[in-house]
Amino acid sequence: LTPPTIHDHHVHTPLTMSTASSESSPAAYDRTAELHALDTTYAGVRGLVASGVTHVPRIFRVPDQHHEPRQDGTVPAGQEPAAIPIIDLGCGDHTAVVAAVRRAAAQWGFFKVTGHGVPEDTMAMAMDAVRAFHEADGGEGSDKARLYSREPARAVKYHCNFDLYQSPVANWRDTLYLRMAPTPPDAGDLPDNCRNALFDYAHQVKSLGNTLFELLSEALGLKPSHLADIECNQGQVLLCHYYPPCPQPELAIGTSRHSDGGFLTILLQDEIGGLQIFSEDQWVDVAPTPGAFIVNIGDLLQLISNDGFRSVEHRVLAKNVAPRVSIANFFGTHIDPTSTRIYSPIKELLSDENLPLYRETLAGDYIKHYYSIGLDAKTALSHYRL
Ligand SMILES: O=C(O)CCC(=O)C(=O)O
Ligand SMILES: [Fe+2]
Repeated sequence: LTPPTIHDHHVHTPLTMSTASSESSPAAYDRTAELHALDTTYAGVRGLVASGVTHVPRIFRVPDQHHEPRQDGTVPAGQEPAAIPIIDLGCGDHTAVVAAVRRAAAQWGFFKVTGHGVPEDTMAMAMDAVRAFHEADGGEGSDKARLYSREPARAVKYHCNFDLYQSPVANWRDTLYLRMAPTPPDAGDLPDNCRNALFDYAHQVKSLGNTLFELLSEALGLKPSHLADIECNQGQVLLCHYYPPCPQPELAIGTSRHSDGGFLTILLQDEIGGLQIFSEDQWVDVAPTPGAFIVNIGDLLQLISNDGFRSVEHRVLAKNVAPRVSIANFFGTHIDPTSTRIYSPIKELLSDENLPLYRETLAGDYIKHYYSIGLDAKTALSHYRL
């Protein structure tokens, strides 16, 4: 396939993508062709940056009408937002931990955990493996070219934006996707340079997930096994993200605002920063905390908790300092589109004062709906609201 050559005086790469601003003739800009040109390099945004791009191509530009203050512009002077809570799971006071989880999940939808029991080595090796995968060359015969796909059935794949053709703005990000459960991938499908590290990581994070589901069950006033009994802990996907340095970070976005679709996400980020959550009408930084995981509630947990817990919108800013690496681990039966599990607000939580706020949904239908929208403001859940 020959990428379209759209004349541009800023960039001289095999992928000559338009960097023209919105003033130029719309006829000169064939968005689909440019998305396709990027897609068929099989090397993602990292390939674009490695080729020396100095301007953000137009497919990545956040449209003016969507342009929100990127940094802390929405924060009134002198009113620094509170930081998201940090909970030490190993503090030895179970009642206090449950209470802290209840408060954080209800008010913030996000919290950090320390004392979580996942070895530091496992965390560091997984991050190094993800970095190594993304920083390896693409091109013919490479792991990247072999794995490049957006095919839903594939358990191991690499791509530049899962929603490249659906979303209004391409994100300055590439992703290695790993579906670990319900069916573990063939070890041979994983690239050599990250196989062991990511298998080990997934295994450790799975057991942290089980601990968190017990705490969250108790935080809802249910027996500890409740959320696992209804299979919220089944299904596990790792998204291993790489955000290359961006030459014009104010024009692009690393990850568009969205809420997560599943039950629970356990996120590990490096020291670069850029993750923000939308809280009380402003964007609040989720600053890196070495050794900690970030935990957040997904849409389906908001639904079954009948708004007891909140699934909160978040985004990642593009940065020009250095590449950023993160690993997002999602739990949920929704990962299996053939799942016949039906979810609705948990009966034990309902009463005359707490009537159901959502209609029931088939887990697989929920995620199909979520994917049909692509990353965007929080709209998937509202579709199910009564
Ligand atoms: O990279 C991050 O820190 C966040 C990624 C994210 O929000 C996601 O994968 O859902
Ligand atoms: Fe997310």
